[in-house]
Amino acid sequence: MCESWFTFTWLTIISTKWNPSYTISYPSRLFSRVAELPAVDLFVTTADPVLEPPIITVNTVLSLLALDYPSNKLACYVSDDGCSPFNLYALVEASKFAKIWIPFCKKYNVKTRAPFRYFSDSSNNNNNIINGPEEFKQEWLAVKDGYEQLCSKIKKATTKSIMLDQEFHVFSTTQQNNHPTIIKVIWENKEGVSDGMPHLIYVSREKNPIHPHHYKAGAMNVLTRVTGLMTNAPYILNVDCDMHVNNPEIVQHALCILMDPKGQKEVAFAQCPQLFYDGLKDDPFGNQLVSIFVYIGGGVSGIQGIFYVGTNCVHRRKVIYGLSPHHHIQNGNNNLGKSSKKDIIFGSSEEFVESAAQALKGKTFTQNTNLCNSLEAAKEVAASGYEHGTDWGKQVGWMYGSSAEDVLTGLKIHSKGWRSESCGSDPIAFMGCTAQDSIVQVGQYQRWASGLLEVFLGKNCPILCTLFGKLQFRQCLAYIWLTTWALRSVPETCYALLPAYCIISNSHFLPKDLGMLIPAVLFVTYHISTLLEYLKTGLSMRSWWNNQRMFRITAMNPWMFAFVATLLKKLRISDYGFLVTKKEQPSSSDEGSDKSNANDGGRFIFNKSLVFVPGTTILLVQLTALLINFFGWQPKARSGGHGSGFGELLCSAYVVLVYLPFLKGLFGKGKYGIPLSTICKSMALALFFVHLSMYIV
Ligand SMILES: O=c1ccn([C@@H]2O[C@H](COP(=O)(O)OP(=O)(O)O[C@H]3O[C@H](CO)[C@@H](O)[C@H](O)[C@H]3O)[C@@H](O)[C@H]2O)c(=O)[nH]1
Ligand SMILES: [Mn+2]
Repeated sequence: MCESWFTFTWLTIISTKWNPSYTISYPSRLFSRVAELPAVDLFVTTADPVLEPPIITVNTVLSLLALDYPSNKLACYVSDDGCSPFNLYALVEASKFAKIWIPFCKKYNVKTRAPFRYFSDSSNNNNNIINGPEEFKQEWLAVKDGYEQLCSKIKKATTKSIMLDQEFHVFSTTQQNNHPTIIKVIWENKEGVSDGMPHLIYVSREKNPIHPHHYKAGAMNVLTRVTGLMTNAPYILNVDCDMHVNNPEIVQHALCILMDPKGQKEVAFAQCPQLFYDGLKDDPFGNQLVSIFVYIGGGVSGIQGIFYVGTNCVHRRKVIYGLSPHHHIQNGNNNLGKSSKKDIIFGSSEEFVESAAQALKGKTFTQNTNLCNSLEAAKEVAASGYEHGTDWGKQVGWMYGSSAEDVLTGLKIHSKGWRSESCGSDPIAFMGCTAQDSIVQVGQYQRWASGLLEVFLGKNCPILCTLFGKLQFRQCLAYIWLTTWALRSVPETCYALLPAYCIISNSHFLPKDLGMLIPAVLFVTYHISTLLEYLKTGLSMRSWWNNQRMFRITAMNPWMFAFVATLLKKLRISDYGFLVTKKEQPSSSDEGSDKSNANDGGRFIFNKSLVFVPGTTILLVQLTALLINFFGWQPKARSGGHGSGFGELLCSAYVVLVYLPFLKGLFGKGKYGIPLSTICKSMALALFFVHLSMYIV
């Protein structure tokens, strides 16, 4: 069983990686093709002012506002699921700073447009400033000063809490999960100037405990409707609050793909890679995903198109409204446009249904002369009960039913027959922050794997999408590879225990003599080929090994829990939601050098969570098996057959090597040590396993 599963996984990977494709875009040629640049709505989501410090969101927003794109064609919307006055305050202050930041960036063609990155030591060559012209030096100092003031204002506000008066008065009675809609137009580009500052709008949708809010997918759907009423741009760029722009021309890059006259028939969205700043050296927790993006991402791009990963992506609005490519080719008329059905699909707001009809017909951009005129209608569509009985989350918008709403939404789009394309650029389009310790990392992998398994077990299972939809067969295999991470925990765990079982019971699972060459050759080729992939991408050998090790640890720990949690959810025994990943506060320019101390230098840390029990147990079992072998305590091999041999010992030692961070954790102190309660539980389980292997043959 396990081996068939591994073989199947191998087939899906090979098929996915078989013919990779990478898109190169030339923004300078865009203007020869299109007469006028289209409008683009920018979506930023944030959910928790503690886990996602407002200064991070502010940097993302500033980097978006400073895009190299006509500012009258951009509108930036920030969705705040935390309903936090700190976020609004931070954004209001940021919009003031933006008035010096944007002209500064454009005048000196600054490459990094998130101020905390620009002013940090690592990305900025101080020599340039010191040796640069006097005028630049003065302005640089003034802008830096402005940014530092902004930081200290936000810091002061969050530590001392702000006065809830004037525009913040609405927050005086709000609770995070129970409050009316709050929409504030922070800045409106009233004159429509192209070199000014884009619109900036704060949206905190209504929350009411009696209506499910569907986490991020729900927030994205509210943003879709609110923007539909306010600016209704044909393209939507969405980023998480922790993903700032790293290439100010990225919108043009994405438009090269989306506005391609040949591609327009098919390409639904352009997905940029997800890369991270302040990554730990050699990727000790396997979360930088560089090689996955190149090989798996590039591979699916060569089939029907890259997966949607929830951030750094430009969507076509009409695709989000449920249009299929087939309809598009005809004339844009389809049953989504029939007025009798529209309010069932899009809800009861007439204004919104009208704007959606326009978007679907391709007549999208109705420049709203005054954003505040649409505030009432916008509040209506942001209400918590608005979606009741409509198709939002089922047929249109971001899909509900999984905490991996991104993959689910992308899958739904692909199953309609759309293609997608990856959008690479130099420098890389966006940079974000990623988990900086093993506990956060394990939590994130668990959420992803359970969300993905929900996709696999749900109505939009890739297999069904191929049978009844237009998902291509090989794309289906790629989606199966992705959505079954949690299932893989079972064979992985069995196989990690197998060598120990063989040693303890003195039996074997590897062939003897020459036959042994087969698994040995497989083992070596697998390792060499993956190592070559890493080296070709410019990664170190160390990061290859760290990733190999982390994949195994992830598969047996968080994925195992994801598997169990999803089963329990499906059986309606327990439920889980979307746990927001903690983001580290960016270091200010002066504190930059302390960063490496703060994140434990990549050492594993543990807590009392049960998620570390399987790993500890597996390690203890291997150690016991190796000891039993060392002292020769094995029983006699059964019925004259071969007992365990060198192969089994080697495999067991390999598992110990993989679990080295846990081995260190057994002896570590404080947060670096595995808690005693976990060790006790694991010891009991390990003894139970050893007992079973010895006596039950
Ligand atoms: O109720 C919620 C929960 C989350 N978010 C936002 O969702 C984004 C992603 O959350 P995060 O905790 O950072 O998750 P990650 O694991 O880092 O996110 C990856 O995985 C998610 C799916 O699990 C995708 O949605 C993300 O785009 C992708 O970056 C953040 O901007 C949050 O503010 C909300 O808006 N509302
Ligand atoms: Mn994130």
